[in-house]
Amino acid sequence: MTITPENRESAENSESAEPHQNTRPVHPTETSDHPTEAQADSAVAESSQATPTPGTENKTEGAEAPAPLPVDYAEGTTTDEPSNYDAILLASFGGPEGQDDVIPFLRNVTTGRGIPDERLEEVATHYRANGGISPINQQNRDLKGALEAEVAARQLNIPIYWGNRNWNPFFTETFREMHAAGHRRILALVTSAYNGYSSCGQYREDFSLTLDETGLREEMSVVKVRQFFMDKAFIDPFKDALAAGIADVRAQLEQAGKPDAQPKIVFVTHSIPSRNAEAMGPDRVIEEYGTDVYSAEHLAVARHLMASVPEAAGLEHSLTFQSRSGSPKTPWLEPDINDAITEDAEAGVAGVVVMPIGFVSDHMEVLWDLDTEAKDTAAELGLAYHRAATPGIQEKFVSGLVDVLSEYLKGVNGEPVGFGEQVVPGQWSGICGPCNCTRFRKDVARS
Ligand SMILES: CC1=C(CCC(=O)O)c2cc3nc(cc4[nH]c(cc5[nH]c(cc1n2)c(C)c5CCC(=O)O)c(CCC(=O)O)c4C)C(CCC(=O)O)=C3C
Ligand SMILES: [Fe+2]
Repeated sequence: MTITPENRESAENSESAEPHQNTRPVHPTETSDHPTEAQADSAVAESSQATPTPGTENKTEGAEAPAPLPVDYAEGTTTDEPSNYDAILLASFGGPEGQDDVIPFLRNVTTGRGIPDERLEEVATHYRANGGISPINQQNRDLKGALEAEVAARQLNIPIYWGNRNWNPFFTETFREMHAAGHRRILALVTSAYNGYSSCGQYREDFSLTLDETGLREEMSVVKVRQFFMDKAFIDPFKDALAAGIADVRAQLEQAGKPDAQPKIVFVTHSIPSRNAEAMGPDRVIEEYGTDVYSAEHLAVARHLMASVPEAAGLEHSLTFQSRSGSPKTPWLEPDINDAITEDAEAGVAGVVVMPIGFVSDHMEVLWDLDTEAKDTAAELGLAYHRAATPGIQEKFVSGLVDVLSEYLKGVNGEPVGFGEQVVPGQWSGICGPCNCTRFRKDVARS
């Protein structure tokens, strides 16, 4: 359903699992005063040709007169002012680190979201089964360490901090820490690859709210790095994972005495409420893919992987969803992976390679919904099953992420020190721009 002014009220009253703009976001191209993320990105990327900014070298050198601050991206404006950043913020979701953290963490995640209590209790059991510990925090500590090593190896000389939306260290704490260390211009790398409210817009809201909560708005600026699902950084590890998964399922099938059976490749990502997916633009992507933009981005990744991994030639594939929450009455993207592989088995498929393309590391969603639930479903169906690896801290991912960061970091000649390599065909810039998938939630206080 597309939310229009006419049906807006009923949409607001229906149970909403994810807040978002209640009107279809104005497409960036329809506004004149707000540069789009595409324009912002190209302002960064093209400034070497268009507006060289010499002499903006090392910002860590102390007390020269500060150059103008880049405007907070979350506020809907940006600038191509010199973008020498003082610090990188690795921004993530956060997770509990003990049984006592589980419920407070879940309350943080779902503040004001209409997630039924039964669902929270259900999700709590996933964490409880793992000692109340989400793997995500340690994964982010490891990623931070790996990024620091890569940044140091390239002599980029910029510190990296880590902060979360839902658990310690919260953004408020990290922002204060960065400020106390003298950092004023922050470049934020979010651990979500795709566009959408949870993965992009909400982080921008978080940064903006945090600047208000800490009283640092006048002194600190935050620019969020673009999404990277289309980058070699994210794709290359999944190419390796797909090839390895196919080999493993073929071996399992061989052992099971079915040497001629072929694996099906089941791509899977986090489901979101359908109306949120449908609220995303631009129309050109919806028209090209015949589906919402969130699904289209995942389809583009899936098709690119199928086409570029030789072992996948001739195999069937599908896009499925996991980790649905919210009220059963609210439509979320489907099919659920368990339903999908049940149908596959009924249609004669003998084995599946599950490709968790929605996640950058083995989050609780991956451990529970894929390594536990979907795996059990497959076992009941007699399907050979392989869950492919996530990028994690693989070298290709880490160095590719630093390539993406490099687009924003300018060297002594004012030019970006490098570029990410975008390998998934399509024009993906400008989708999660300042005018898109953002709704400010002044009601939420986090500290
Ligand atoms: C698109 C998307 C990503 C992928 C992008 C990205 O990677 O960021 C993602 C990641 C994650 N989601 C996570 C955990 C949770 N998400 C929840 C709830 C929700 N997620 C949603 C969407 C997404 N979520 C939505 C629309 C909801 C409904 C409520 C709301 O609008 O917020 C809930 C509440 C209980 C439940 O309903 O499941 C939990 C506990 C963790 C941490 C896992 C760990 O601990 O390892 C991670 C990385
Ligand atoms: Fe989630």
